[in-house]
This record gives sequence, C-alpha cells and structure tokens, in this order.
Amino acid sequence: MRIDVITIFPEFFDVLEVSLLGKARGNGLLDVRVHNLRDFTTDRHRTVDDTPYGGGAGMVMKPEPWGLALDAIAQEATSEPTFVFPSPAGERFVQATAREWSGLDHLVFGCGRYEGIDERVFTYAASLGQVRLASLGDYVLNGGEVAAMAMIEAVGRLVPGVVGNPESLVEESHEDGLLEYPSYTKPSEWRGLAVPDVLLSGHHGRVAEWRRDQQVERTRERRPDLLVD
Ligand SMILES: O=C(OCc1ccccc1)c1cn[nH]c1
Repeated sequence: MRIDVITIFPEFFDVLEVSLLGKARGNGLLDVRVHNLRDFTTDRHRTVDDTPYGGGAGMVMKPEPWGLALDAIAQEATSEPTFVFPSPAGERFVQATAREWSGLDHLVFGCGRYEGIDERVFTYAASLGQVRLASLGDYVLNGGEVAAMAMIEAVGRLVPGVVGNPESLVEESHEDGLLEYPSYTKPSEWRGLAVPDVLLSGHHGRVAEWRRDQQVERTRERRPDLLVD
C-alpha cells in the first residue's frame, strides 16, 4: 500500500520511521511519502491560509496549494487514490473503516489546519479519486495530523504482513463488535491480586466461555451503544 500525507508539519510524521510501520516501510509493504504543503505555494511567504469569505473568526486554508499538491500526487499514482481528510465534520472512522481501507492500493491523507480547507478542494479531489472526510471522534483538534497518524496506524497494521502474527489481529476490541476481554500474564499473584482461576484451569472451553462473558459484560458496562443492532 502506498500512503501519501500532505501537511504543513511534515516532521510530525518522522515517528513513522521508528514504529511498527517503520519495519513495514523497510520491507516495502508500506510506501509512505510525506509532503509539505508549503512546497506547493508560489509566494515568498509560502502562504497557505487566508481570511474566510462571509467573515467569521479564524483562517481558511487556500485552495491553490492543495490543488498543486493533489495534482503532483495524482500524476504519479498508479491506481485511483482515496483521499482522506480528517475532519470534525467527517464520517465516523471505526475499525470497519480501517479494515476497508487496508485493502486499498493508495491512500492520501490531507491534513487540514486552522478552521479548515476551502470546500472546493474536496470537490476538486473528487475528480482525481475517492474522497472521504473522516472523524476520529466528537472533539476538535488543531489539525488533521494527529487524526491522520491514528488512522495510518489503524489501517497500516491491518495490511497483510505488517503485523507479525495475523492471529493477534482477530481477537481484538471492535473486531467482533464487542470490547476485548481482560488479559493477564505471570505472576499469577501480584501485590495480593490473583489471576481469575478459570484462566489457570487449562480448560479451554471454560476459558473461551469466560472471555466471551467478559466481553459482553464490559461492552454493556462501557459501550452500550455497540450492543444496539
Ligand atoms: O479536528 C479534527 O481534525 C483536524 C481538523 C481538520 C480541519 C480543521 C480543523 C481541525 C478531528 C476531530 N475528529 N477527527 C478529526
């Protein structure tokens, strides 16, 4: 999978070199390229924002630099990209979204700042590929970089070969619509706290039943919204 990121803070994504995704980049599973939006400006001050038409506080990201950046990426794309713009006004990004996107050939993350990006950029991007405005949750960040990083990790780890043991991707929170069961490891007694006996019983059937019960109980307790059909 190829992933492009357009941002005014390219150094923010240096961390992708060291994380799990760094190895995937090394062995060619993920091809991540970060672009500085300011490299696509034409003025001396490398301006990326301006005042909003219609008035109001804050600044809006100018369309021109975005158009040049999207064109540069689309030109060297070998398959139709999916353009993802993290936004508080986007559709909810959930595990199913990550799974869907992990099968794509080319993702382009456009990181907005300020009050957002000129709306015409999304319209123009739709002439180059699929466009998704995606929200991590109902809160506002200063820019799309943190959200893009989270989405890149959630998607990248599902790309076949990126995570060593694919088994570990199956029993995860939200994969089966329920929260994950509690986990324990040695020692069996720690600071007066014991591991549930069933997990020490070696009785796999009972362990599976206990884990499922824990998933349902925790989901009902913490995320009843996940239980409605
Ligand atoms: O704040 C977010 O995106 C950054 C952003 C993008 C455009 C303008 C302002 C801020 C966000 C919140 N949930 N998911 C994403």
